Amino acid sequence: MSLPEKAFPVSWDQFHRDTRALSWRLSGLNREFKAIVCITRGGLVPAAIISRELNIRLIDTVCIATRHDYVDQGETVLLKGISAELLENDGESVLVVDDLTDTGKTAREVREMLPKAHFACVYAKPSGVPTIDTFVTEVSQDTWIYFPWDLGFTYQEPIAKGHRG
Ligand SMILES: O=P(O)(O)OC[C@H]1O[C@H](OP(=O)(O)OP(=O)(O)O)[C@H](O)[C@@H]1O
Ligand code: HPA
Ligand SMILES: [Mg+2]
Repeated sequence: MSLPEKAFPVSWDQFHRDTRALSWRLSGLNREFKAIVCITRGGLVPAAIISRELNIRLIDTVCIATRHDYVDQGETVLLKGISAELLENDGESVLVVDDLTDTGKTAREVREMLPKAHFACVYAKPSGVPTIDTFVTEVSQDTWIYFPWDLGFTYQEPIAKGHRG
């Protein structure tokens, strides 16, 4: 898989602020969410912040892995499903959280499990936008989002010398 040409690096501080902004939007819906289902692994981090802001203490995971080791890249494997209790009523009053939606494939798969849940993520690319109910920042499809848990401090090439980010 070739990486998109633009880079959007996100610091811990920015991620925290953007996830707080997402929490504000969710609180403005005036909907009572009984639980969060976070899509691992990326959804774990915003779920922790949203759970604190909205005082939602029942947290479940849906564990989906994308098999990059297979020829058919993008094939997903469900490692752990959602608890039966939260699947009741098609997931009404469940908040599904992920860090981002890109093609929308992951969100579509979880939507099949929880058709009436509210889907939220911090960042969205255009192809994924129709799969998500609430998000904060949209970036173009040819942008790769670098999350703080994937980054370290390194030397930055000057922009004039071809720096990407
Ligand atoms: O809209 P899509 O094209 O499906 O892409 C979005 C998904 O991709 C990333 O997860 P990834 O599968 O890389 O795994 P991770 O969360 O375990 O890092 C991201 O956290 C979303 O869950
Ligand atoms: O832009 C992205 N950044 C990190 N992980 C991702 N998984 C799909 N798209 C992305
Ligand atoms: Mg993910």
